[in-house]
Amino acid sequence: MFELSLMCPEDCIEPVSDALDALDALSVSVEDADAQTDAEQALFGEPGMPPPKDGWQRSRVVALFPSEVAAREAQQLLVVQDFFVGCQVLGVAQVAEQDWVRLTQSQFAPVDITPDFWIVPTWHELPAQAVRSIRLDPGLAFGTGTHPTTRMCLRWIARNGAVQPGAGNNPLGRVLDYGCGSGILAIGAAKFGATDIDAVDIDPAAVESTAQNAQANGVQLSAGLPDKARGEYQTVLANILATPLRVLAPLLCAHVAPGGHLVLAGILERQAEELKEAYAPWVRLEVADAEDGWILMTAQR
Ligand SMILES: C[S@@+](CC[C@H](N)C(=O)[O-])C[C@H]1O[C@@H](n2cnc3c(N)ncnc32)[C@H](O)[C@@H]1O
Repeated sequence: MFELSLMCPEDCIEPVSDALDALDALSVSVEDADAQTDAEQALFGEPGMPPPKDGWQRSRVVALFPSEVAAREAQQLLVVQDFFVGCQVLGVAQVAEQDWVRLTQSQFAPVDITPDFWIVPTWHELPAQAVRSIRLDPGLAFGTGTHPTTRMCLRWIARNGAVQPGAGNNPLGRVLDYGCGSGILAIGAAKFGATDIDAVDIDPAAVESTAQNAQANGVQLSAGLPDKARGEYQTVLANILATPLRVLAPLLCAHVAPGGHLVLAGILERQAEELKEAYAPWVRLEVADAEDGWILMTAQR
C-alpha cells in the first residue's frame, strides 16, 4: 500500500479529508505535525464526544491507497482544488508490510493481579504461578486488566472472595457488577467462588462482550442492561467515573444488602471528598486502595 502525506492548516482539514474519501482513500488520518516537539498541542475532548477542533494549525494528513498510481492520481486532483491553497504535498511513500495481528497481540501481555491470580490473553500460555486466571482478549468493551481501576477492583475481589478454610458460603455472596464493560469483574468474582452474579451496562456491546467472555471462561452469570439489576446484593462493584457514580449513589446503595459491600472505582484521588459526601446519606465510604492517582472506595452497609 502507498500513503499520500500532506501538510494542511486547520481550516483545510475537513474539505481535504472529504476529498480524499471521495477519491477512495482506504483511510485518512490527521496528526499534529508538531507531535513530539515543544510545539506539540493536546486536543482534549470529552469521552465519546467529537474532538473540540478538526485538527491542529499544522496538521499532517495521511491517506492510504491500494497502489502508487491511485495515490499519485489523488495528489494530482487535489493540488488543483481551490481549498488546497495553503496546503502542501509532503510525498507519496510505500507502507512497509507488517503482521498487524502479531503487532497488536504483542502489546497485551499477561497481567498479574496477585501473585497467583492473572489476566491472560488467549494467545498466551498460562503463567506457571497462575492458580486462578481470566482468559480475556482486548475487544470493544473496556476492561482488559491493564487499567489501575480494574486492577484495584480485582485485588479487592481476590482479598475478599477467598474462602477461609472451614468457612461455609462464599463471602462475596450475590454479586452485582454495575458498568461491567468486558465483564472482567463479574468473571473475577466467579473465579473466586461467587455463583449468583448479575453484570449490567448501558452499552449493549458491553453486555454482549460480557456474555461471550463469561462463556469463554466457563463461568455462569447473567448479563443485561441496567434494569436487569434486581434486589439486594452482598457485593456491589461499580467501576465507572466519579460523575456518574455521584448520580448513581441512591440506586447503587439501594442494591447493597444490609452488611453487604459497596466497591467503587474510576475515582481520582482529588475526588474522594465529593464521593464521600454524595454517599454519606447511605454509607460511609473510605479509601481502600490507590494506584497511579486513582483510588478504590469501599463501604459496608
Ligand atoms: C470504566 S468501564 C469499567 C469496565 C469494567 N467493569 C472494569 O472494571 O474494567 C465503565 C463501564 O460502565 C458503563 N457505564 C457508564 N455509565 C453507566 C451507567 N450510568 N449505567 C451503567 N453502566 C454505565 C460503560 O458503558 C463502561 O462499560
